[in-house]
This record gives sequence, C-alpha cells and structure tokens, in this order.
Amino acid sequence: MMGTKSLFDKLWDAHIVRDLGDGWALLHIDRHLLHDLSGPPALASIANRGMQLHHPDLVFATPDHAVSSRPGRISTTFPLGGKLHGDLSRLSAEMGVRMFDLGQPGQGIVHVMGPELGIVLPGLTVICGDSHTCTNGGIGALAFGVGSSESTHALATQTLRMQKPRQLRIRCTGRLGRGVTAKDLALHIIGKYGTAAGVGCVVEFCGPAVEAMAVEERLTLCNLAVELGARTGIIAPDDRTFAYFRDKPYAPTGELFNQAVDYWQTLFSDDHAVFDREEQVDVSDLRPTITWGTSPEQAITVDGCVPSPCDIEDEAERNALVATLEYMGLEAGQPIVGTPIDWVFIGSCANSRITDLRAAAEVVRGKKVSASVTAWVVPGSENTKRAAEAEGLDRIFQAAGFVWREPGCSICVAANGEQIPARERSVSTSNRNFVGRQGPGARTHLASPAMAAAAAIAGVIVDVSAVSEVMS
Ligand SMILES: CC(C)[C@H](C(=O)O)[C@@H](O)C(=O)O
Ligand code: SF4
Repeated sequence: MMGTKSLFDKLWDAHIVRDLGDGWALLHIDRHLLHDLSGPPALASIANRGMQLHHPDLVFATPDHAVSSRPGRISTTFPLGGKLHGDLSRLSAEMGVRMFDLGQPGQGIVHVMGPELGIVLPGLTVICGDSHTCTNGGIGALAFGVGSSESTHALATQTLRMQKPRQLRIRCTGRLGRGVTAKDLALHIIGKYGTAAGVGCVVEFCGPAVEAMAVEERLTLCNLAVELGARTGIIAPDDRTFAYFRDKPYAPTGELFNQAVDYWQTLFSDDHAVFDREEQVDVSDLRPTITWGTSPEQAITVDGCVPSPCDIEDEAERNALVATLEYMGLEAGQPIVGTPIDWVFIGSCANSRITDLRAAAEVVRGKKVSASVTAWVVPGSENTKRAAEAEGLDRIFQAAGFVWREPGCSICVAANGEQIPARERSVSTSNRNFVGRQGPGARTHLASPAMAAAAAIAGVIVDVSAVSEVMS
C-alpha cells in the first residue's frame, strides 16, 4: 500500500501515549529544554508542590536571555539576570537537571545549543517555554514552544496534552542565488503569505532548495516558522542531517548511531500524504530581503521601496502604515537602500551559528565598520564561539571594528540590559522587529548575516549581492 502519512503524522503517531479523542492526544516528550526566563518558574512550581521531575535526564537548561554578553561577563554583570541565572542554577542542581553554565561548552541560546550538542535529534519531540522552539524542526525534530502550565505539566509527567495541528507544506523549488540565504527565503515567505498564514499549523518545508541547504540554514528557516504564525516548522532529515549528528556529544555513537540512522531514514512525508494546504515558492529569482516595518511580514527585496500610505484605500490600514513609518523614521515610498543605520547586531537563534558567522566574516574581511555604526557579533553558543575563534573569525570581526561578545540572546530581545537606544536604527539578524523589541523606540530591520555585515561597513543599508568583492 502507498504511504499516506506526512512526516509530522509519523512523529505525532510515534509519540502518542494516549488518544484523548476529538483530535487531542497526550504525547511523550523526549527533550525538555529550559532557559533563564521560563525555566525557573516552571522548576519552582514543581518544587513548591513538593513534586519531583518525572524524568530529569530528559531535561536540560541553559542561561541565555538575561545574561550579559559583555566580554568577560559573570553571572551578575547584569544583576537582574544574575538572580534568574542563580535560580536556574540552584533549581537545576536540586532537581537533577543538567545545566550548561556560563563559560562551559554547551551554554548558549537554547535553540542553538540543543541541536549543536545532539541533545535534540531527528524524530524526537522537544518542548521549551519559548516560541522559537520551532527552530529544532530544521533537523527533523517535532518541537513546540509551550506555555508555563504545559511546561510544569511536562516536568511532572514528561508528556504534553495537545490537539493535532493542521498541516501546511511549502515546497521550495529552484536554487537560491548568490548572496541569497535561508533568512531571505524565510522573510520572503512571511512577506508573501503573512504572519497569520501558519496559525494552527505545522509547516513542512521541502523541495530542492531546502534539500540544498546546510543544516544550519534549515534551522534558520524553521526558526522563522513561528513568525508565520505556525505551531512549528519541520524539515525531513537527510544524509546532511545524519552527517551533522555524527560527532555531536549527546548523539548516539557506533552501532546505536547506525540504528538511529535506520530510523531517521523513515522520517519523510509519503508520496500520498495529505496536507490541509500546499504552497510552492520558486526561490531562483529571490533577492536579498529586509524588513522595513514593525512586523516580520513587512519585508521587501533590498532593491525595493517602503510602501506609501497614498496607495492604501482602507483607512485603518493607511493610518497603521503612517504610524509604522513614523516609528521607523522612514519616508513613504523611499528606497530602502541608502538608509543610514546606527547599529548592527549579528546574533540570535535565527542567525548566530558558525555558518552565519562565516558568511558575515566573509563580507567584513579586510574592511572597517563605518564610524557611525556600533556593530556586535554575539555567537549563539559557547561552542560556536570557540569554533569561530579556532577559525580566526573573531579576529576578522575585531579588526574591522566589531565587538566580539559572549553567547546569549542579547539585543535580540534586550532582556539582559543591553539595548539599542530610542530612534537608533539597527540591521539585525534576529527574527522580530516589533515596536520596542530591541529597546524602547529602537528601529529594527531584519536581514541575513551577510546583509547586516555589509550594512555595518557601508553605514547604510546596501544590497550585499551588489557588492562585487563579496561575491567573487
Ligand atoms: C522571552 C521568551 C519567552 C520569548 C519567546 O517565547 O520567544 C523570547 O525568546 C522571544 O524571542 O520573544
Ligand atoms: S535569540 Fe531572540 S528569538 Fe531567540 S530565544 Fe533568544 S530572545 Fe528569543
């Protein structure tokens, strides 16, 4: 019989502990990740009820959101973060959870360190009290961001109660052009379909353009699934994925690895799988893409212009656009290229992996950051930082005038006391450009690491694919 199951169906079915009826199921959770904002209250709620973790070996913690990224930082460099870090550290120790502490290999943004350590593997269910948990779908895990009560429930039972989501498949055909990345594709997809397109859905990304991506790029693509409104994103694991996990510290080894690969090879959508919605995107003509507004869907190709209120009939929409342009300090209809910037942030769980740092370093090599720009690189994890330093990327960035920082979320969300001042403009490799996201009044343009690096050098937004030396 021809298979009719999607990749998601296979993972869902494999994890059902009990069918609860009406599409609801109790799922086994294979990995539960905790960070310094959502982790301490979840652990405390278990401790305060006199309960124990059901399976502490499947729970892992890392401080990332509220820790300072200042070189030489310690726990209390940002005092509020020090308190959260202390709570996470103490509760983890008391309850048998492995925490990767500051300065240890493993510490980092929770969605970067999971796959990087092989804690997150293809076919596993993964949860974390964080919306970008969807990132892990890039390696073929079924990963959900959860709320605090679900997190507590999972700590106590190692299960999650969930209604089966609908399924959207986005097939990406063609080949990405030079200077065009998974980030550009993600912004393009969100711009094209909108931030509500994925509501209630799991989005499977597939097709030749996805198959051609490095594992890190697939993580970037799935990272932005939540900005499409989706419950999560997922990509079928393939030979590249299997090779990626060959040397990861928590991945199986030897015969167990071979057995794992045998199973991982069954994780794809069958030919006759049925989706609630299917879309196709030809990536061949994509250009570097950047946001101009305060929602990730407000994205244009870098050679484009910001929209003009005159072109909008609906009054409420027109007023919203006027307000957005005012917040962003942009003129209606202006080209985005040439817009002067003040900050560049290369980091976040969207784009802080080794391939991202390499791409940015390639643009920066031998050049200088514009005198008017403050430029930071915040590696996604301690392991990424060390790998980058071993390749000399830190020296390339520092010679150009970038600040080379310690791993964490930093000014992606400005929860660690680091922020972009009001009315200052950043090109950021992160995933959210909401009002006040990088600090009250801060103006954020989301883009790829290469685009951010090129903007840092030029001092204005530029089309990285038009900077000839870069492309040679
Ligand atoms: C603070 C945290 C819970 C939040 C999230 O859930 O995503 C953050 O990581 C973000 O990116 O906005
Ligand atoms: S890097 Fe940004 S998006 Fe990712 S988990 Fe941290 S705050 Fe959230």
